[in-house]
Amino acid sequence: MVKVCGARTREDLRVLAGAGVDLAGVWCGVPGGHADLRPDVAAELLAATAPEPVLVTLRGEGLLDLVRRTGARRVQLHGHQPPNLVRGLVRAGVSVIKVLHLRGGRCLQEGLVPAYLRAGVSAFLLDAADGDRLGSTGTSADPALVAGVAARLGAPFLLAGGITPADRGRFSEVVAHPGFLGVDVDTAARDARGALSAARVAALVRGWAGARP
Ligand SMILES: O=C(O)c1ccccc1N[C@@H]1O[C@H](COP(=O)(O)O)[C@@H](O)[C@H]1O
Repeated sequence: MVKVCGARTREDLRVLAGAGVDLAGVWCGVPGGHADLRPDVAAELLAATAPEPVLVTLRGEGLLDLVRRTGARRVQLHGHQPPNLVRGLVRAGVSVIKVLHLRGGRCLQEGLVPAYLRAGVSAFLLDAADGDRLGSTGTSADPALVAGVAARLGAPFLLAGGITPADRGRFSEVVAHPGFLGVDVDTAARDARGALSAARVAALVRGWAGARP
């Protein structure tokens, strides 16, 4: 499975669908983010069916309201949202991907994993953090650390953090894990101007296609 983050327009979704991407991240509630959208604009993209759209947000406060306003059916929680927020979303019929941040040789939220699972999280996303920066840090996660965390998760997971088409070999142990769902990419899907590039997205899908579950 390949997820590409930061779709801003219907044309972006068309490019991603054409390349065979499975999930498209639509940002709302990512202050200062290069692809952050107003709730009404995000709602338009979240109504699409291919690729399957995912609301990506750092929001904690007002999250349920944001989800209602955008009509999101799937949400990726980047940040430090607690398990009770996940439970509220799941009760509202939303499928939740919770990001777990990796920094300094450890997973910052590993102690909360059982509580997230009890709250009904559908999958985790393991992403490299850099200091206080979350998301698109340009930092790649350490494959051995990811493999170790994955072995203890007991749940399906996606991998993010500066992933490129050439990284599959480096993460071979992670790819072989039965819970591995695929990769989530922002930076490597874009050209020098920061626009989604059909050629780069196609290369990502080629590089990771064999890793589809
Ligand atoms: O990119 C950001 O600034 C960002 C901000 C807030 C939440 C998520 C963000 N990016 C996410 O980071 C991963 C990995 O991206 P990359 O391939 O390392 O550039 C992806 O989920 C982005 O949506």
